[in-house]
Amino acid sequence: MVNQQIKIFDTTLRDGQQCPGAGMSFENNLKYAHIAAKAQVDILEIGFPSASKLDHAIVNTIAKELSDYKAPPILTALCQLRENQMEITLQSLAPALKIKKARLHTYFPVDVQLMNALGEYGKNHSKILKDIFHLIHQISKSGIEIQFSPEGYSRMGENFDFVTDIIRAVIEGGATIINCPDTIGGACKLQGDDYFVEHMKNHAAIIAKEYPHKNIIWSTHCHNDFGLALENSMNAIFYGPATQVEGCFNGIGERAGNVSLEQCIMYIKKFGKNFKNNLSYFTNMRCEFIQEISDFISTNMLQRQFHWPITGENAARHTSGGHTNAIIKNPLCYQPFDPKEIGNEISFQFGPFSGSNHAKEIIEKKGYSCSEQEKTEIAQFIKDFYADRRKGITDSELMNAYFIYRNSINSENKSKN
Ligand SMILES: CC(C)C(=O)C(=O)O
Repeated sequence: MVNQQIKIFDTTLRDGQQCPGAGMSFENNLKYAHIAAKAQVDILEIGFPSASKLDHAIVNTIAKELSDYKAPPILTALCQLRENQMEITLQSLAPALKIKKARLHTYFPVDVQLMNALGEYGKNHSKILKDIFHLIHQISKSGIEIQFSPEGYSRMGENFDFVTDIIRAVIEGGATIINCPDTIGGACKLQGDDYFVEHMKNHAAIIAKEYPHKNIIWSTHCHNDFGLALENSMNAIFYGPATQVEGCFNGIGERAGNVSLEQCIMYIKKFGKNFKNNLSYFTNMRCEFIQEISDFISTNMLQRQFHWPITGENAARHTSGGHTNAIIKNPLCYQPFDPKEIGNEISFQFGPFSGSNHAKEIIEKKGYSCSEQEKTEIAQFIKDFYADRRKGITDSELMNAYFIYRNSINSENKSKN
């Protein structure tokens, strides 16, 4: 059996903060970095330092603080492929570079539309290749690891051969990680030979043949504009060459967001084992911190939906009678995994579709009696009492109705006597 590690590249602090309304204070950027490091993400993208003095300070301070860790994540920051931006990025990552835990992440557009936007320069392929090689080669002299993203990779269209040349140029310049983004989130398996995972497979095969001694890492960065980011990221891993997945916790990011890392991590954990042909996939994440990370983002960046997969308030909460009864016997009857794995607990909320066992359990947990003979009548009383509360009731509201039921029974008995 071959065990293949999938590296988790967390860009919550970079692409995540490019999401309108999700920007955080200096202090919260630092707090998030510490939580992500504790959870053992492999690579943490901590910002875009050439964007402003504050962004430079955030990246530099996180790099200083996390460099004191025994096993810090690789720290990376993004910049355009421009000399001044690359220099600033290198400076801001200096504390991490000192301990060989720094990666410079740079990008250049290859999407047909984005290249058109470059005007005359976009048409001058030989000049572009020369510039790309030169800039990457220059910065690689510092000893920093380099990741290159051909921006808009999934929409390269007729540019396949040119993108191959760009990838050759960056590898010859010193880059060792090629990250293939679905920048606008439109990639789909139905595109057949034009599907970006097919292009990744072809590029990886060409590069492996031409540079057999270079260990190039392939990565994906999928946006979620059509709700396909998870499927595309998993295809790039399970059917393509990717051994690194980029995304943000809670799926935040530009526009409709990036692939959600908690979904990737738990999907790999659940379905990556014994995947096929003696191949098993795993991550090094400490999954028990996933809920904490997700809650932090929901409180400090962008509020999470209740039904958000994996970590949403409802992801491990149940209400209907049939589900509740089965879960009490075996949680996996109606849960894809035990929520304890991510630091969460199964919970129940009483509502119009709940059953008598559910009411009995809550009442007995609170220390009151609800016998087998009474439970159906009590549950019915509670439901009738809150007949207009279609969205469910809290445990204390349930107990309130229970006491009213008990009092009414007691007074009935008294009047009979
Ligand atoms: C720069 C790259 C990685 C990016 O964020 C994108 O293409 O969406």
